[in-house]
Amino acid sequence: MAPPQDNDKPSGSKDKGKAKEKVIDANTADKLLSLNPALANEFAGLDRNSVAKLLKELKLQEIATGLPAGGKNRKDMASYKFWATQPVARFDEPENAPVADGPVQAENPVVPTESSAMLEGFEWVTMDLDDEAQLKEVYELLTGHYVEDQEAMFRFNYSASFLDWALKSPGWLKQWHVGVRASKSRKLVAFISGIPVKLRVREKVLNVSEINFLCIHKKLREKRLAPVLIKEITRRCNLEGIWNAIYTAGIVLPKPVSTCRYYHRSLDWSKLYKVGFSPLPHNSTPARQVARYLVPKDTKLKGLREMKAEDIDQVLDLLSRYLARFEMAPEFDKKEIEHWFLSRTAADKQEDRVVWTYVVENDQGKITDMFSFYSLESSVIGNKEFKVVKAAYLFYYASETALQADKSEDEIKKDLKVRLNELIGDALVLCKRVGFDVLNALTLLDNTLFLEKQKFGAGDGQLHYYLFNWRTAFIRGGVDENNAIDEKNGSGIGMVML
Ligand SMILES: CCCCCCCCCCCCCC(=O)SCCNC(=O)CCNC(=O)[C@H](O)C(C)(C)COP(=O)(O)OP(=O)(O)OC[C@H]1O[C@@H](n2cnc3c(N)ncnc32)[C@H](O)[C@@H]1OP(=O)(O)O
Repeated sequence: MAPPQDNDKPSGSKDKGKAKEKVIDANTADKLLSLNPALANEFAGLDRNSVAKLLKELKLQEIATGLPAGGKNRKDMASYKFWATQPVARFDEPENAPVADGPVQAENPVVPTESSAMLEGFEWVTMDLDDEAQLKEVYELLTGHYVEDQEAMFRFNYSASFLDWALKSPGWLKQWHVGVRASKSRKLVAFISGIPVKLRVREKVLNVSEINFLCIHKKLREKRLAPVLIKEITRRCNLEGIWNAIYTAGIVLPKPVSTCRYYHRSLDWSKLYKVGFSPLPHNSTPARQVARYLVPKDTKLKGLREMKAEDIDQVLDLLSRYLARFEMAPEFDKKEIEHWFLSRTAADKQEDRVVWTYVVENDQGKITDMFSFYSLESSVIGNKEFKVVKAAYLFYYASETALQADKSEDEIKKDLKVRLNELIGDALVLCKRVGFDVLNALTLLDNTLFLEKQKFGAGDGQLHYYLFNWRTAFIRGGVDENNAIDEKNGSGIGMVML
């Protein structure tokens, strides 16, 4: 899952989250609106002083974090009719009480052998994603009905080759690709999926299911179908002996184990501006923006090359040691490294390509660094000139620089900052070469060390991480209480979700 959900457009501002202590005069109101296109839209047509007055009445923290000022109070468990019944951490638990890691539910329930009743006129199906026609049906459902930004300007457009990659990782189970069809027309109207993942949460390693691509046709919304789908995928996971899950969402549910923020690095600023993704800062010009985001033609790092099959063992070793530094991270095996990082796309089908992985090999043939990114377009809704924004998303990376046994933490951080800026600087060159319009990244892994320097702009979107039936203390998401990059503390999240 993930971004356009909550207004995923870059504000380009570094101090958006610091608005907390600011007095809202007309100038500040102007600035806030330029940072937040959703608010700007809300207040369109009002004069500056009225906007300032209205903004004063809203809680600044909410503006800063992008959370809705009205609506569901995230502390109010009773309003989560479904989630209040599920084995998840709750908002009404004492904030600072010590949290012992472990399941929320003391005993595993008896698992029903049959699916629960479906809405009349609809029925459960198990999708066979080895069948191209069925894969295409899931693709078409998501293309028309999956995650959009708040103003419905962009919608994720996961390609069929992306779904094939994301949903058929090693150990995948057909029965965790759950669909709902209209009984008469046979049209696919809803979907939810899981894939098996070995997840380490602090000291404990769990076999979990990673839940994603929950989608309900727009005509079937707000009929309480989502809880039915969630209960069905839970049942199917339980039948396989899986009692825990990880999932992410742009909305606040009980209760995030971590919250990261989206950042965006423009690669084609003019296009991003024309489609309404990037604003023009009030103190800049289009020409200055274009110049700001130019990237060099060539990469700089010696020994940088695409990952090959022969690199699997070295990449597994390097990435595993690197991810061990985070509080929550997957534990990959060899097959997973091959699946997630080696592109399977034939040379003549590069337009369907999903993942790119690069390694840095030193003179002794040792791989010292790796980075990867994946392709995920967003449809531009109702734009005549541009149909899609071609976005790359930063995936996993690792560097020996983070793993120097003879150095202090501070020294390592300093070195790592330099190294990651080199690596991501080259990643930008490669993304541009492929033809991406933007590189997106969250504040997870060690991203706080390079986002600003590499000119990523703060987005309005947040990504909340959730664990099902597992309690653990909050994990830093790379942002502070004002939603600004927290370079000092970084993030404990080492799990990248699609
Ligand atoms: C052990 C194994 C366990 C496995 C399961 C682990 C849990 C997995 C959990 C799923 C992880 C998914 C990860 C992703 O894929 S996140 C991506 C979600 N997809 C989209 O945003 C696509 C566009 N939107 C839609 O298709 C629909 O609006 C959806 C399907 C999202 C809701 O449909 P609809 O709008 O028609 O609503 P309803 O009347 O049926 O149901 C309302 C109830 O549903 C709760 N709701 C709304 N959105 C979400 C959400 N994103 N995660 C969890 N719960 C959500 C909501 O709070 C309310 O409950 P409560 O507030 O009353 O309590």
